Amino acid sequence: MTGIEERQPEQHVFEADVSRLLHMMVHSVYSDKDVFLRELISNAADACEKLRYESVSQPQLSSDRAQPGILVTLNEEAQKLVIEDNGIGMSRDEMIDALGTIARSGTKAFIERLEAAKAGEKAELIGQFGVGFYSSFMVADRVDVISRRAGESEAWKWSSDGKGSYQVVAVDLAEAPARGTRVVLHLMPDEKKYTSKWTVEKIIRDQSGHVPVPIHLAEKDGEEPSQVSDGAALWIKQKGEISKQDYDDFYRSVSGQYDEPLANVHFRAEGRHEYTTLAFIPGSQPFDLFDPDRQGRMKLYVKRVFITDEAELLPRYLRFVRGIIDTSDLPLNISREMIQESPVLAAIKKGVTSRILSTLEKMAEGEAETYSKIWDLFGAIIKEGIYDDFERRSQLLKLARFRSTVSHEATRSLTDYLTAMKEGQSAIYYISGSSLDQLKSSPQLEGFRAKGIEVLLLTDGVDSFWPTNVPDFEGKPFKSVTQGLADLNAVSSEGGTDESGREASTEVKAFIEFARSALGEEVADVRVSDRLTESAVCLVASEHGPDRQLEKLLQGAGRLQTASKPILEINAQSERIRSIASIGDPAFREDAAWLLLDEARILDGDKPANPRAFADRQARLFASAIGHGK
Ligand SMILES: Nc1ncnc2c1ncn2[C@@H]1O[C@H](COP(=O)(O)OP(=O)(O)OP(=O)(O)O)[C@@H](O)[C@H]1O
Repeated sequence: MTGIEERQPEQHVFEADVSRLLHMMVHSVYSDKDVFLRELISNAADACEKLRYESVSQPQLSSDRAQPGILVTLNEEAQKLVIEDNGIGMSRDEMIDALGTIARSGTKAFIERLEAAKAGEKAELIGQFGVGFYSSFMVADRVDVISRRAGESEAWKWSSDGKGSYQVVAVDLAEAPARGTRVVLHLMPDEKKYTSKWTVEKIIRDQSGHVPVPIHLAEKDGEEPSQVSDGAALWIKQKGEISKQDYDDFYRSVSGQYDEPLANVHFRAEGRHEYTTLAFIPGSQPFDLFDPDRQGRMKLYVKRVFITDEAELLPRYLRFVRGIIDTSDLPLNISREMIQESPVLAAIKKGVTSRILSTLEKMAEGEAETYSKIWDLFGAIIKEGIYDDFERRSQLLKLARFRSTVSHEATRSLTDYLTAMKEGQSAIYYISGSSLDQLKSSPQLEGFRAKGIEVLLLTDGVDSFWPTNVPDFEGKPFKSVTQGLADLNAVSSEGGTDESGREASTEVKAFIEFARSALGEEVADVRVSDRLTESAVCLVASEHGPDRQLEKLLQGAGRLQTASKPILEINAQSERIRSIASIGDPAFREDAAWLLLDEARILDGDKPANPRAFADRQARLFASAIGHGK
């Protein structure tokens, strides 16, 4: 290898985000440092699987026919731990790219969240996040990565102390694996335990026992290694042979999460299509669940060969599900581009989706407590399917759980809601907004409470969209309590006293007329309310057009230029309204009309439209009250 020996190592600086991540790794926010080994073994297994995949179209890449494998070698004397694989390996450019930058979207946002988190929350946050290769620097003060890409005749060494920069240099082929990657950790003085066979073997069994590549462990360089794990795919075993522990371990290795799954779906489909699925519902939210770019993370295998984890194997509203699908119905050399168009995969996607949803249905009935945990974690995502997946809409509506004006701590299903409907009630009522507390105190609910009518309190972002797109549930339409006429007259009051007939007085009617012309273009109308019993005013949207909450959301997202005008409803029975209506002074009436409109806006969680004018009117009102000695 002439020339290589003379080459100087190239010095590179880490991308800024890598430096920030490394800084956090080193000043460890992780209480459980053992995870670095899982990350390195997972990378090694991925590299073996990538080789298997690329060899389908380029058999020369693995012409040595060596079985894929991972070898972990300890060296107590030299304080070293070495993880070596015979997978795809990395070229110089790939190394610089993979080990000097952060490719995953969402990671930057994660780092920011982590930096902003309080000490106690950090460990929990980071537990939701696969920290990858950089976690080596939690236990090592220097890391060397020596790699030779399959099919290449040069090898490269990447080396760093994790403090801002790294070097890359060509190395002699004799110093590198024949193919694949060797990661050498020069352990910190305090981390000697990672050279103990007993400790390392236990960590591998616990954390990586189910990676689909065999793992061997040698106590010293050159010593005959022993097998720690056989690399057999768990999913092809019979259910009866798999313990909960096996499932949980597999879940952790396939998902990169550290929690315990709340449920698994494991089945083999035979018949028109043959495939096996092992899917899990995680026990905590993946950190990038709401990232708009986030794709599902199900892994696709063809006859146990890993193909990709970037295909949409499940609908987006199940993107929190982790696991694998292994099929024998696709050609091994299917290109990643072809996958998305494959009718076989479309059929498999349908089959797996049905199984996941039917598992959820069974849990909702038989394991209510676990189901409610699942719903708390992922309900907001599942609800996206209510408007995305027309075919399964009614199934998803049945799965949905809600807080409502009668639910207290527990949640309610729509079936519960229908059962509790009042005589004469013709719609499923809801109110949407961002805070449960604010919703509970919304004036728009008062008339419904008085009549004992349940109202669903919807607080997820997606709740502003689906009810307006879904015509009904079992024949009952969804209706926002902030929209149109409340129509409460058909339902009699709880206590039997029907207040609906109580007319507005002539004075109040005249004040409403006055307010309508004073407020002019600011509102679509001013009218007597039949939904208020305590508050003086509230805002509602007209019968047709978007719900007020949806409108605000669309405006906030810049998708709606002009908002439609709200209707100001006035409680004609309110003492305050009656007193205001009895005062004839037009200047006072004008101030009162505008202040009432601002009051309604504030009750909706908004600001007065013109804070200066609001303050001036309020000051005038105070001055006149004080001036009159009241
Ligand atoms: N043993 C290896 N063989 C080949 N490439 C590797 C190896 N280890 C790491 N890499 C490369 O480095 C990249 C970064 O690895 P890192 O562990 O930081 O993240 P990741 O594996 O992409 O993500 P995750 O940890 O979520 O799986 C990998 O995507 C891969 O391209």
